[in-house]
Amino acid sequence: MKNTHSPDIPPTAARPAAMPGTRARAARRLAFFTVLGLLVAAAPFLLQFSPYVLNIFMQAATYSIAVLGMTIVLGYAGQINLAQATFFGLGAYAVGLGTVVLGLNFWITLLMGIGVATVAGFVLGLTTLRLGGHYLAMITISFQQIFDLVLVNWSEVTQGPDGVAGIGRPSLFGYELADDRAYLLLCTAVLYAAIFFVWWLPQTRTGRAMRAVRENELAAEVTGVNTLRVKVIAFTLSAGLAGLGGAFYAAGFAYISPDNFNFARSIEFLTMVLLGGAQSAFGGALGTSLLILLPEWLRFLKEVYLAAYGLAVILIMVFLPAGIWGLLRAPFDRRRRKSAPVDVAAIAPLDLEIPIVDPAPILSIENVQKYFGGVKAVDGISLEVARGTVHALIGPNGSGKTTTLNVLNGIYKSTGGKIVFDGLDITAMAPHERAGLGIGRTFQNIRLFPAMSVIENVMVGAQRDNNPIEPGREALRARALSALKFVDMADKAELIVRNLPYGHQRLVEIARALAGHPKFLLLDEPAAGLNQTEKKGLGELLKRLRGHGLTVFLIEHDIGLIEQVSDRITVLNFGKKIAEGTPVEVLRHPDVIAAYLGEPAHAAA
Ligand SMILES: Nc1ncnc2c1ncn2[C@@H]1O[C@H](COP(=O)(O)OP(=O)(O)OP(=O)(O)O)[C@@H](O)[C@H]1O
Repeated sequence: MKNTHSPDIPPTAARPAAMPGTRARAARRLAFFTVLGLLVAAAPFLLQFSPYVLNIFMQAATYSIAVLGMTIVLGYAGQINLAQATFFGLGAYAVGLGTVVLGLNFWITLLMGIGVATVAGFVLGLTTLRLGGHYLAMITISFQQIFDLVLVNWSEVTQGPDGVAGIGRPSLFGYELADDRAYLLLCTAVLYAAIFFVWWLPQTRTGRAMRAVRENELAAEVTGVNTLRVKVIAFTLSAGLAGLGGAFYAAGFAYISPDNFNFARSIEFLTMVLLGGAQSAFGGALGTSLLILLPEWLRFLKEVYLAAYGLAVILIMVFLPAGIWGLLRAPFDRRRRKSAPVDVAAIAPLDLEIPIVDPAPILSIENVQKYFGGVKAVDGISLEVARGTVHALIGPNGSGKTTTLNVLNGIYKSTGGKIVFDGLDITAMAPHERAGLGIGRTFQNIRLFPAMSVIENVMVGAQRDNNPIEPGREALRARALSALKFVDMADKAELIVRNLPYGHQRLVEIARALAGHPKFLLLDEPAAGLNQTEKKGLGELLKRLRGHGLTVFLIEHDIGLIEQVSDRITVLNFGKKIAEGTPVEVLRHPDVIAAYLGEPAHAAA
């Protein structure tokens, strides 16, 4: 989207360019993986593999494609899926039945298989992803069981437990791929394309949003990510890849039956992705290859083979939470982060200017209520927030402040009342839609995306809908760096968030909100846990924000900070507004003193 209201977007030339070292490293990595890929693809032609070994490779290649789907849905988006074998089976049966029963061309049935699996993934995603955790796991298991039952019992269509035999190999550009090595080469090429896609995905807006959902779904939604859409996309892509793998599997092995696509196979796919490393495309392929080869390697153990196999898998999963690929790449990641200093001076200053032309309040809420059963957490509050001011919401513990904030940005649906933001009734809007209008938020208990880097966290903030920045990754990165520079954290851009001290994490959360160019910033106890120096810095930061025209709505217990930065204060007690005005008026108000000291108003007065 073009910049609609600010002329100050840094020109492309002013953006920090990719560092030459980074490019050289990327080129070296590309060369390494290209050579490795060519060697793997050429191995069956150069070495005399038996048909049995070629079959194992074919199994590894086709399973890997399905497991890469698990990388997306589980590794990136954090959604449990115990029905991957169903989607794999849909692709396989489309090819099996399509070519054998209907006599269709392989390539048409391949597209049908991917299509059917994708649609099934989409439908399953749409209907189940409002649920999470155990419920989602249960529903995917049920989906898998239904598929098993249909395959076995609907024999007029599926050919029942006997399965489908005589599935032929396709031809490509007139060349018959009957030879195992040639077909394996095709499967390997498709696998490489799938690996590339899954490797590239996290660098896109959708991929970054998926990882944000995995790390903290609520924070992602409030930052502007349509979490339901992202989860459905993850499920759909994952199912599509499984369908693709299944289609090639069917033509590779000529025979398929329900046993190939049952619950145990879904668990096998899950184990493969966890073993290799769920958060990396290479991990998925590595885990699959290992789990297929491990039984072959352990065969010499004879009677104790199954126990040794199980033990090996358990040990790897317990001691390597990021999988084998995570272990292999950890030293490289550490080195890369150390050797990627950020040139802070080259980062453009943050464009935050919000012209105040409209005299109407930016926010007005009328008689808003939020009840939790019998608890009236917010009990008919009305207030207005003027543009370009710092407005504080204070009150004793449990007086309804956080609930008010949660109602304002849509985490809670209000029980009654009306919320108007910038002239628009937002009462029924989802949190990500409100973020798209320019409502930013930080949390009392910091909610970042801990396994992602500082810059990635802030880029998620920058990619909210309607953010007036240029399209493309570079503009997102530039905006994120500028926001980090604003809070003096740009030199930490490449660090992983969970390794930062508490005070720095607070600043990253503020930078994430600022990167989205908010008009209205909700801060929930931003000074909590900060030391005196950090609190002083926070006070200065809030004044700078107001200076740019940003409206800040702030919950805080630190009365010193409130006095220092607030233009106006609203006081709550037992979910009701008990006072409102300037700091001087409010902090001397007898009801406020009484509420804080727990004395009756007349006694305090
Ligand atoms: N999800 C919930 N379910 C049930 N009751 C809730 C919920 N959230 C808040 N409450 C109740 O609503 C009331 C107001 O809570 P809220 O967290 O908004 O207060 P607060 O003023 O922000 O407190 P604090 O200063 O301690 O953060 C409390 O009685 C609380 O127990």
